[in-house]
Amino acid sequence: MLAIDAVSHFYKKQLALEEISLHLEPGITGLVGVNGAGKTTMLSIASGSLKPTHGLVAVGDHHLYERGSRKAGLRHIGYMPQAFAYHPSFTAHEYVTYLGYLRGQKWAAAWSMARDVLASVGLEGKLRHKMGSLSGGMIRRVGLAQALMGNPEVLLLDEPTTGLDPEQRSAIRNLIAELADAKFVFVSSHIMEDIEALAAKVVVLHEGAILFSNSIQQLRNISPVDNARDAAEAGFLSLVTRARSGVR
Ligand SMILES: Nc1ncnc2c1ncn2[C@@H]1O[C@H](COP(=O)(O)OP(=O)(O)OP(=O)(O)O)[C@@H](O)[C@H]1O
Repeated sequence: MLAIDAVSHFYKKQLALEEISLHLEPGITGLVGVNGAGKTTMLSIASGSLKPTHGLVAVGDHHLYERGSRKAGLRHIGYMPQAFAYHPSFTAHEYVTYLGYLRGQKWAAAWSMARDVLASVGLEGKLRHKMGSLSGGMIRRVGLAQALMGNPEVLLLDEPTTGLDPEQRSAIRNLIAELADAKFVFVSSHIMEDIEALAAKVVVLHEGAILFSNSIQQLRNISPVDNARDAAEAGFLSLVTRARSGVR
């Protein structure tokens, strides 16, 4: 459904992504890497928000960075950026409607859809609450809700649990797992535990390159230790150590 093909990206002269190719599979795929690995750059490019210096991104037959097919491609993608701007005096309902409107929906249709997506993330009781009055966990839910506008098949979620306490993190993870049904979900985190809880498959990004792309189980096998969570963490670290010493 979502194909990233030989994508490289430079910020001025700095290389942020190098020759990335990836076909997103159905279900939830985790994207992990240390700060600065390139996760946000990759998801921005995959979402159609940042044109890569080289390479292609396509959803089905629609190329996201080609004029003729971009609009059709974007319809299949829901994107939750790591940080999103909002006016604090917007209500949650107005804000999500507004984002739907910006994406080309008619206001009345967006208004009614916003009510549904906010309900699907458990915010049916907060429709009239101002964005400025919502907690961090609720703001994340609003972020998820806006990504669901138009019922896209592909969901790209950039660090959806960042800044949340353990209880809220677990609630958001459960929500993502419920929403993922019959979708292609790509979710980034620098917290291995979050990815372990959610994804069957994991892509490890390091210094702009894919170090590993396979099942969580395979990642554990790279560096076996007793505790399952530690194993994935150790596998990830051992990959990074090997990459740093030039062994890929
Ligand atoms: N707008 C920008 N201008 C210049 N360099 C940038 C810009 N955005 C990112 N970079 C650089 O590109 C590289 C990848 O950054 P990116 O934000 O994609 O990584 P990340 O894995 O998402 O990190 P984090 O977890 O800290 O958000 C880093 O070296 C970063 O400093």
